[in-house]
Amino acid sequence: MSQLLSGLNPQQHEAVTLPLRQPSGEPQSALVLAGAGSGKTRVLTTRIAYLIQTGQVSPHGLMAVTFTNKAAREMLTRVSAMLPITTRGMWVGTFHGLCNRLLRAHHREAGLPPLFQIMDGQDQLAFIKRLLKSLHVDEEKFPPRQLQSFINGAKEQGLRACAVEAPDEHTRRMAELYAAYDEQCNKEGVVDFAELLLRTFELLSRDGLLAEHYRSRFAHILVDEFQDTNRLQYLWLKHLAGRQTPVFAVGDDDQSIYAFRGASAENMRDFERDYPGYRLIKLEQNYRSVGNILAAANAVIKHNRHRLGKNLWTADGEGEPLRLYQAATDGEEAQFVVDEVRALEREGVPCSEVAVLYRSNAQSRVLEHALFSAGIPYRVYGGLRFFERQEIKHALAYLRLVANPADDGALVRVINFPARGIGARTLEQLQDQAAAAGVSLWEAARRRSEARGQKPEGARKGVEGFVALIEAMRAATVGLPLPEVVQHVIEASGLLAHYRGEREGQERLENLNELVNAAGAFVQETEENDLAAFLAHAALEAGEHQAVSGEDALQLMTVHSAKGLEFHTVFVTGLEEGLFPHEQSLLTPGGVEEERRLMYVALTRARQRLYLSFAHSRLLHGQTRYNVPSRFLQEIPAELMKAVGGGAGAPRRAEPATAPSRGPFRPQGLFPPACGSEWHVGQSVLHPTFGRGVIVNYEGRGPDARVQVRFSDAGLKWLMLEYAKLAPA
Ligand SMILES: Nc1ncnc2c1ncn2[C@@H]1O[C@H](COP(=O)(O)OP(=O)(O)OP(=O)(O)O)[C@@H](O)[C@H]1O
Ligand SMILES: [Mg+2]
Repeated sequence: MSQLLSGLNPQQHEAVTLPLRQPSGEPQSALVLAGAGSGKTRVLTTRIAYLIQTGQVSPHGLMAVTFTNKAAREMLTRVSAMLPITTRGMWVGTFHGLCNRLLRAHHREAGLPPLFQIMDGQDQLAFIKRLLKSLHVDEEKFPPRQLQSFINGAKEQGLRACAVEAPDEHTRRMAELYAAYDEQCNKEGVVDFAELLLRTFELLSRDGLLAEHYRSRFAHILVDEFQDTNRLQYLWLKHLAGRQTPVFAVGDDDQSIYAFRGASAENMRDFERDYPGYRLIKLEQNYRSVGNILAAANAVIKHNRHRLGKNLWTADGEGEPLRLYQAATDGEEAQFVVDEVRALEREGVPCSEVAVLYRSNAQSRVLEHALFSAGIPYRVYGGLRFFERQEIKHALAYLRLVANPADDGALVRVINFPARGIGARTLEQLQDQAAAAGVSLWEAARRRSEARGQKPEGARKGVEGFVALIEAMRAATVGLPLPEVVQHVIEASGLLAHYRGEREGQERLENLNELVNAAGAFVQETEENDLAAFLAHAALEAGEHQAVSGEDALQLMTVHSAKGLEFHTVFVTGLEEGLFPHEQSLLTPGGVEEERRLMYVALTRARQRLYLSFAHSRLLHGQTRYNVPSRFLQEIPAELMKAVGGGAGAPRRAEPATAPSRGPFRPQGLFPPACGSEWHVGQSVLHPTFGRGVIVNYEGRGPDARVQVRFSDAGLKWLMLEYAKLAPA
């Protein structure tokens, strides 16, 4: 045991060994509140091992919630490295993963079919479009994406359609569509991500015995990245813990980056109220980054207000200065990354220890192109992910039909893929018939294929052939090992033959093969041979996994997906106004502060070396944009950075290193005038007539300067600065 605890600092030691009960016998909960790299995740993992080793909990008597499946796997690997136990079957996973497990075990009580399917975001959008069409709702008036976020937003707050407040006609109609959506989901036996949580929450609230069962089963609940739990997740945890189970949560308010998804620092405050006698533990030593990196991160985050406030220090040296690179174009920026990665390789830093971060997925294309041309192996997280690829989605749709023919979404996807002569019209007819008879599309197709002679020969054959195909697949795969089921389905469906005949089909064939491997790995890892479980796994992993063999590869990802990770070297690219901070954030109250936390996350991923770069022009979404450097660059003290490289066409104006380290945009040098020294984009302002608003744009200078302000009540307005009587708010 001393080995487990050795090397921990006193606060970490306290957190790891905190008893499960207070002296009074009440449960002892704890909140570890600490900055990036202070060892929160390490403490949480070590605590799991410690409690098991000292016999205070059994491996199956605790639940740990992580933010990604990858983090869950890492945690289990680390625990099994510390203890001679098998970690299989332990309740360690993401909120979604754990809810899925609960719902599979209690599907009947939850009102779900045994083989219910999970829809990812794309499936859900397609589902909504289908629904709107069948209800003859105008997509212009009710855009599918808007309805999707309306539904997810409501679910994340724990609200069913009947509980949604509808102050106006439009919202009332949205709520109706939400109700219709839920009804159709139930009919088809599919659930979306948010539903996993809400359904579990409702189940536990309704079924007292079941809730009691889990409360007595889990002697302890641990949560990593607590700052990003949303309201429903928080309530879920609280419900599961009941009065007797202590909760151990670790988090960092400065890294809360999902506010837009309903996560809230409010949960941190409620913790205090909900867990009386809880222990607050602060960790202040950073073990990850050298001094300069830490100082830069601290300086940036200092610009946020309403922080709980933490001091981070490191025993490490200062390290080298941060490297700042200004490129003329995004292509030049990508080339810079290529050159530096090569140099790093020569220095002996393996590619897998280097991460290239960007704010939006769309930015990866140029980087990927440059890396590919240079022959540098790379791996993209969060791009087009393995389980989201077209060929994989098709194969999964066939598998879903084998598991549950009532899955309309799956049927629509593959009824005519590969092509078998079933046109849009036939599908529409099927949809009408299904709606009229109140049955699934599958059932409608089956009836139709039985009704020989009534339909044009070709179409009937097509539908008939499809029905026969799926039935044959179902019969042929009964009792087969999972990988063989997958193999059979991709062959019998005609997908293999189809992609073999495609010019660019090679990669798709490899991916389909990889799906068979993934099924094999799944069986090995989980000892389950259950198709429904595998499909759930595929849906839940869709956000993370990228099928690349285990070679040493450069890591490309968005800042969001880098949360919790660390690398020897990090490139933070695209540091431009409008990109990072993202332009949308400028329109939302608190948006820039959230972007700043995101910047803090980005900076604190690096251990030794940090590159910051921006491009004066960038081609994005088919448009060339001319950019000014991100305000966040200005917030880093000049003495911590040095300019490097000097892109071929980059205008070398004032050194950013001499830019002021604090305050709003200054009209000087590299940072062009925003809208006069007092004003900057993103600033909150007060207008005598229009009230409160945020500056979102500007043009002109001096007496001609105008600003565009988005007012909370009065909407978007252009104002002449000289006359507008604006005051900072
Ligand atoms: N007491 C310690 N001695 C040596 N190294 C430590 C110690 N505590 C943590 N570390 C190391 O510091 C690094 C950061 O730890 P960890 O990832 O747990 O931090 P964190 O607080 O979870 O960070 P984040 O907020 O980014 O998730 C890891 O490499 C970890 O192994
Ligand atoms: Mg962590």
